[in-house]
Amino acid sequence: MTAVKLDGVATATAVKNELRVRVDALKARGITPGLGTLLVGDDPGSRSYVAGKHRDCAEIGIESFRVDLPATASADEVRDAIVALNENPAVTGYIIQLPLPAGLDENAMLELMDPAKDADGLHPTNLGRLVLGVGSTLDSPLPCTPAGIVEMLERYAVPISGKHVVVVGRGLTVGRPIGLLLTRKGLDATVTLTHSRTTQLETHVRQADIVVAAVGSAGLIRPEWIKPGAAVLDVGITRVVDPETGKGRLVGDVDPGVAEIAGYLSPMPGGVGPMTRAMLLKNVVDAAERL
Ligand SMILES: Nc1nc(=O)c2c([nH]1)NC[C@@H]1CN(c3ccc(C(=O)N[C@@H](CCC(=O)O)C(=O)O)cc3)C=[N+]21
Repeated sequence: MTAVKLDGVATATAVKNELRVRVDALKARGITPGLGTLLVGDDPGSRSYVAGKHRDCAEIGIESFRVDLPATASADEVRDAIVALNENPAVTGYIIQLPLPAGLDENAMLELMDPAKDADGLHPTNLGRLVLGVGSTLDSPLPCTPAGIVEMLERYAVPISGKHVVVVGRGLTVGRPIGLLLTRKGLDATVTLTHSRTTQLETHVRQADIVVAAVGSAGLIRPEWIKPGAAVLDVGITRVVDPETGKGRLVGDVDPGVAEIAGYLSPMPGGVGPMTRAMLLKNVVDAAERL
């Protein structure tokens, strides 16, 4: 590949090494950060993400607490679990693993969280602060994937200011919030937000200095759509079964041929995913430092 690889594993390791120092300093003050996870149901993908988050915590000396409910849990049972996490002093931050099983109202559940313990930055108060935060540094968590993307671009010195970012996908965790972050004063990108009903997606992507592909549509972004030298971040995750080996594997939104055209490529796996997890840890450490 000709593109410089935006290596999420190496960058996340660097972030974690910095966080470990801050965790030690907190512990010296008698504060142990603790991450809670609330998982409802038994989706294999969600299970493996949650397991990864607990491993990450152990790596940097953060405690972690798992709350797993069956797919059949009622709204009341989920609510009770959220209230218990809000009230548990050992849990300094937590996440509700999304998606919740059909029939549970995700927005209503996110709204029940204590915003000071929201490690994902997805509570309405924190998303509101993301909107309000233009030009200032409000002390609130940022959504993990957008924060991880910006952190990686900055560490690789990819220019953002004045550049045209085309975001593909409008989901809650990536597409919707990332434009709010990238257009803040200090980052100063110009952002186009596209989605499944966008006409002439290709025409938009061709304009982009930076492409953020967060749809979940395997190979959607074609090499001929990419401006030579652009930075491309592959965020989409599609699980496919290899017909030859019968094994499951993960495929991104970006066609592998893009590596020959782009200047920078964040691959999937090994790109934004590990950075998302590192930013979750950062949100937990940040919140513990505010205690
Ligand atoms: N409340 C909530 N917060 C989230 O942050 C959240 C969520 N719900 N629901 C699901 C999505 C997905 N997500 C991933 C994080 C890391 C990897 C990751 O580390 N992936 C590895 C590969 C992992 C593997 O091989 O299975 C990589 O890209 O290299 C993937 C996906 C967080 N999400």
